[in-house]
Amino acid sequence: MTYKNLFDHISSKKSYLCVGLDTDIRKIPSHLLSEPDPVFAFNKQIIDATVDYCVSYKPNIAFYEAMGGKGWESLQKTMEYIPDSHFTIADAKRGDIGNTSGLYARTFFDPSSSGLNFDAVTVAPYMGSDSVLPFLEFENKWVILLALTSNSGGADFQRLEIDGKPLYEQVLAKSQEWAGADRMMYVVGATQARDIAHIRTIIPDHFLLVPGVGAQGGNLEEVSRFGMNSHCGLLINASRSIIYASNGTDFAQKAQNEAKSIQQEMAVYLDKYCVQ
Ligand SMILES: O=c1ccn([C@@H]2O[C@H](COP(=O)(O)O)[C@@H](O)[C@H]2O)c(=O)[nH]1
Repeated sequence: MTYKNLFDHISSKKSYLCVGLDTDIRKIPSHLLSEPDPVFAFNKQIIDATVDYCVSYKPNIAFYEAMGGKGWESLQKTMEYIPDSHFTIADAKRGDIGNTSGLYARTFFDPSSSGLNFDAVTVAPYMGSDSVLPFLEFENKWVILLALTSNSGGADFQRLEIDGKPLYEQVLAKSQEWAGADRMMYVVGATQARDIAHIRTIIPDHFLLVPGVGAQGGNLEEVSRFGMNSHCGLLINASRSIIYASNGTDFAQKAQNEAKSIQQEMAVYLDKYCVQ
């Protein structure tokens, strides 16, 4: 998917919501456990309920890998079920020496190899250029580099100063040499809203993937005010607050209510802050 396709979808939906499919077999409603594939049965209903209110889905790969082969099968079925219009993110936080990164890239980007055809994968930047570049060899696919993450421990390294600048800023600056705003995004946690205005001065055009609203307490209005650019430039992820809004038989309806309420708030911020 191109930068323009993504922005067009955001504009038509008036939404920059990314629904996180962090589907934990231990948390899904008990009436689904008798299904042949409870994880897929849950995801299918969540997708049906939220598809009109979001532009993106982000399965966190840990939740599927933890279930072994069955988990990969549920992930494949989920990916096949998500409409092509929606930007798909494998939240896998990969990155290794070049030849190994190449295989990670095939895992998420090459359907003839793995059956998976994501638009983007999250990548850890700390092994440097040769660990990231193999992901960029796949046409029209995106790398989403970890910059300033939402967890408190992110500060242990990301805020360490080198030559007077925090490491996450060095990541933003150095990675500009690898790809432009048409192929690279950055993870910036919603819990770091006060830094987003500053980050925008370094990367005015790139999309930011912003997890941390909802269950982690990040503020949607603040992130939108500080982070939005003339092409929106934001994909805001919410996982638990949507998919586990209820653990009863009404879970999909409750997920829809939650996604719709976020989308309605986003429509207001798009009118207010996304100025061309
Ligand atoms: O800095 C980061 C990077 C990734 N995540 C992931 O996003 C979702 C957030 O889930 P919530 O339930 O909405 O809190 C989850 O998959 C994390 O692993 C993040 O939170 N922060």
